[in-house]
Amino acid sequence: MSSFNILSIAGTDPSGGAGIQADLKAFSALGGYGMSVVTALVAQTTTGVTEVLDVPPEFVTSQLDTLLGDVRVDAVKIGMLSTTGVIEAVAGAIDRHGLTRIVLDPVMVAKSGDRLLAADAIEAVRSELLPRADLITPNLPEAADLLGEPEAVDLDGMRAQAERLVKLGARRVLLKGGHLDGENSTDLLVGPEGEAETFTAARVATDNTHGTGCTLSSAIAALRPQRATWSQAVGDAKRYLTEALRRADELEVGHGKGPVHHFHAWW
Ligand SMILES: Nc1ncnc2c1ncn2[C@@H]1O[C@H](COP(=O)(O)OP(=O)(O)O)[C@@H](O)[C@H]1O
Ligand SMILES: Cc1ncc(COP(=O)(O)OP(=O)(O)O)c(N)n1
Repeated sequence: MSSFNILSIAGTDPSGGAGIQADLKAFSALGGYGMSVVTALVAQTTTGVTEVLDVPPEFVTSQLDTLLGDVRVDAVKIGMLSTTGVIEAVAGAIDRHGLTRIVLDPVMVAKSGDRLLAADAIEAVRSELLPRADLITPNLPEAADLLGEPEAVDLDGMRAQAERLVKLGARRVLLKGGHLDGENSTDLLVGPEGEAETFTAARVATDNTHGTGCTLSSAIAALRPQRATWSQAVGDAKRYLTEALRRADELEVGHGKGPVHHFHAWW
C-alpha cells in the first residue's frame, strides 16, 4: 500500500495554527491523505479563543458513519472533543468501525488559557478513550488532570506519571515536556510493559508555538503507517515538529503566539 488515509477528529482554528486545519497540513506535509470530522467550531486565533460552538454528538456520529462507510482509514488523530457526548460518540464509532492506529491528544486547555474540554468531561476521556487509543500524547497539565495529581517537575516525575497513565488504561503514553524549562525539550514514551524511551530536541527560542501539540500528534498519526514501530513514528514526528518550530519565524500570522511552519518534509 502506498497511499495512507489519515483522519483527524478535532475542533477548528480559523487561523490555521492548531486544530483540524493544522492537522490536515501536517498530514499532507508528511505524505498522508488528510480527512476530518469536526467536533467543535472554535472562534480563535493566535491571541486566544473568543467562542466555542459544540457540534451535537449525533452529528459527530453522522460524520463518522458517513465517512467510514466509504473510506478506509489507516490512522486516526483525536484532538479537541469538548463534551462528554462527543467523547461517547467517538468511542462508539471506534468500536463500530474497528478503527486502529489511534493517537489521542487529550486537549483540555489552549496555551491562551481557554478551556477546550468541559471540566466534567475528563472522566469520560479516562474511561471511554484511554483504553481505546494506541498512544496518548498529554502535556504536563493534561497528564496531571488525568491522574488528579500535581504536575511533574522533572524527568523522573514524568516517568512516574507516564507509568501511572499506563496503569490507568492507556496502552502507550508520550508525555510531552515542552512546559518545563531548560535548554532541551524532552518527551518520554512509555510502552505497555513499562519500557521507556526519551526524545530530546534543543529548545527553539521562539514565541511562535501555537499548535505544537496538534502538529506533533498529527505527525505521529501520519507517519505511523509509514514506519515499523510507534517509536520510529514518534522520533520522526518530533524531528518534523522541531524543524517546524525552527521555521516558525518565517511566517507572518497574527499578533499573538504565531503558528509553527507546516513545511513539506524532506523524506
Ligand atoms: N520551544 C520549544 N522548542 C523545541 N520543542 C518544543 C518547544 N516547545 C515545545 N516543544 C515540543 O513541542 C511538543 C509539544 O509540547 P508541549 O508544549 O509540551 O505540549 P502542548 O503543545 O500540547 O502544550 C513536544 O514535543 C515538546 O517537546
Ligand atoms: C481546535 C483546537 N484544538 C487544539 C488546540 C490546542 O492546540 P495546541 O497544539 O496544544 O496548541 P495551543 O493552542 O495550546 O498553542 C487549539 N488551540 N484549538
